[in-house]
Amino acid sequence: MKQFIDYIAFLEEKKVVGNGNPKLDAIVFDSRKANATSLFVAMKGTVTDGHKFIPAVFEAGCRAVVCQELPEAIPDDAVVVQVRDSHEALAKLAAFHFDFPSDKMKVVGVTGTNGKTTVATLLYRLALKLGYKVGLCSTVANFINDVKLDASHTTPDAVTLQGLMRQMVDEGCDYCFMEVSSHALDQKRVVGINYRGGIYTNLTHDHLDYHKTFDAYLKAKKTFFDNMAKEAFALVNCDDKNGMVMLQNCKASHSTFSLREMADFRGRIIESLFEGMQLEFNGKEMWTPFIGRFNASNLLAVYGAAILLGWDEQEVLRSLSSLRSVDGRFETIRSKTGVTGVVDYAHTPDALINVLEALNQIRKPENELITVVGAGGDRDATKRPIMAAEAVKSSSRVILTSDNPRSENPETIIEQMMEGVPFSDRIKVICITNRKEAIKTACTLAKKGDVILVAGKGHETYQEVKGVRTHFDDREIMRDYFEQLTDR
Ligand SMILES: CC(=O)N[C@H]1[C@@H](OP(=O)(O)OP(=O)(O)OC[C@H]2O[C@@H](n3ccc(=O)[nH]c3=O)[C@H](O)[C@@H]2O)O[C@H](CO)[C@@H](O)[C@@H]1O[C@H](C)C(=O)N[C@@H](C)C(=O)N[C@H](CCC(=O)O)C(=O)O
Ligand SMILES: Nc1ncnc2c1ncn2[C@@H]1O[C@H](COP(=O)(O)OP(=O)(O)OP(=O)(O)O)[C@@H](O)[C@H]1O
Ligand SMILES: N[C@H](CCC[C@H](N)C(=O)O)C(=O)O
Ligand SMILES: [Mg+2]
Repeated sequence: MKQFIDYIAFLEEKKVVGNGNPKLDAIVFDSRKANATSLFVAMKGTVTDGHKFIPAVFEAGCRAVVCQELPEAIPDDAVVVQVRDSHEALAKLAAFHFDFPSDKMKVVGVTGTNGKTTVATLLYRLALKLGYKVGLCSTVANFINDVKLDASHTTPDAVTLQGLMRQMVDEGCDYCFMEVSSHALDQKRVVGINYRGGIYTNLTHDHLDYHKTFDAYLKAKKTFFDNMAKEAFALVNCDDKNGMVMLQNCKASHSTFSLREMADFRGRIIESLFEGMQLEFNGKEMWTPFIGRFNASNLLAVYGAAILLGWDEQEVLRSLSSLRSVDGRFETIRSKTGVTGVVDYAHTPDALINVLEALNQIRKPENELITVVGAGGDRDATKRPIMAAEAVKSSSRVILTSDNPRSENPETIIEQMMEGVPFSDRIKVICITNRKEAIKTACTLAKKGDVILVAGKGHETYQEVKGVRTHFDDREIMRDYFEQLTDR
């Protein structure tokens, strides 16, 4: 067990009140988990303020507190440290508590609006194929080698994250690949992580409910690269208009990837079919079962990072060809009647545009594309009409439905989506609030050769309505209805 005094060196701009020096075995930021051997960090959040609970943690026997504002009363045997930024303090304390795991393996972070899970997961799978021990932190799940652990966030809170990395180091991991969300950057969840590399995919419309403006969203993403050490690499997509912005003031070594122009890692799509794509990376050809230009870009990022990590190029290209799609990303399901279902996690306008473009490139003009899509509640409402507009623009028919309504009224979300659909196109749209019924209707409407896209929930195995999560899996539902289809 460490003593409080050991932690204090990792806090900046501190004012210490009290003489306590308790023995500590945990760092907590939720008062309900505090006890005599934990250090409580009080943080201002989006819903409430952890400072309000300082009296309660004292009551529970906790004797060490870190906060931004000092409480009115402090027990004689306690110690309270005032810092400028509690979020930053929490992350630094967590890194120390778990003995700086990111110094003991190579950690690579992936940031951007879309493509993080895909790129991080493919790097993880590639590393496993090449014989390394490796960890993954992603939206879908966390992994330590082949052991799967549930994930509640894309990037967990600092204590969970450092604890997870500790476990990875203890299991001998050489690498850790992780998604770095903009919420995590803003809330300083990744402060204190020593990154060996950072990858930027793209920046498009999302999370404006949280960041308020696109500029603030961009700035949050940029802090990832601003804080990178000079020994690290920063690999950015220069096909994205903010790719080069990420590199401004970035001390790490700069690398670029592009499907359009000269770059350190230059890619080209030679052929694109329903079965996959023939690609050329830095003059070398490879086949992939992945579909869509955006996936060529994701694979190029993976290839670039692999080379920057010093992996053998021949082996990388060979193993890349054998990688399969990530859970809930462009997962295809075929009915015995010749209908193709695609379940995809597109929940932003740009993701939807990309997936629809990929499907329209490969479907035959005489076949229809039926899109089933909704938008999440308690999330950026401004993306709702845009997503509906894009779906209608690029599909033969659209069924607007619920995603995870969370605390919102699902009908209101659908109405807000509908506002983006021009009157002349409304004839193409059906609104069915019940997502299961919406998928069923799409399956009933589809004829041989048609494609059904079910977008937004991908790998998710629940639906959250009024705060309650019940089992729900787009893929399961689609398979069930496909079984019931008869030739038409
Ligand atoms: C908006 C947001 O990101 N919220 C996250 C944030 O909560 P918060 O700071 O707003 O917390 P709060 O409820 O206001 O409470 C403030 C403080 O009081 C404490 N408290 C509260 C109650 C109490 O009784 N006692 C107590 O001490 C809380 O523990 C907290 O420290 O910090 C919490 C702890 O880390 C997170 O669980 C929580 O995630 C919520 C559940 C969430 O939905 N987050 C999503 C939006 C998110 O983070 N998504 C991103 C990216 C998504 C993507 O693009 O893929 C992700 O990385 O997952
Ligand atoms: N490079 C890309 N550019 C644009 N869209 C993409 C790209 N890669 C994937 N997509 C689309 O975005 C969806 C989500 O992809 P992925 O899960 O890899 O992104 P993410 O950044 O991890 O998302 P989240 O922020 O929700 O964790 C995919 O299902 C696909 O529709
Ligand atoms: N990480 C994203 C995922 C959105 C997925 C979509 N199905 C939804 O629930 O809105 C978020 O929390 O905003
Ligand atoms: Mg993700």
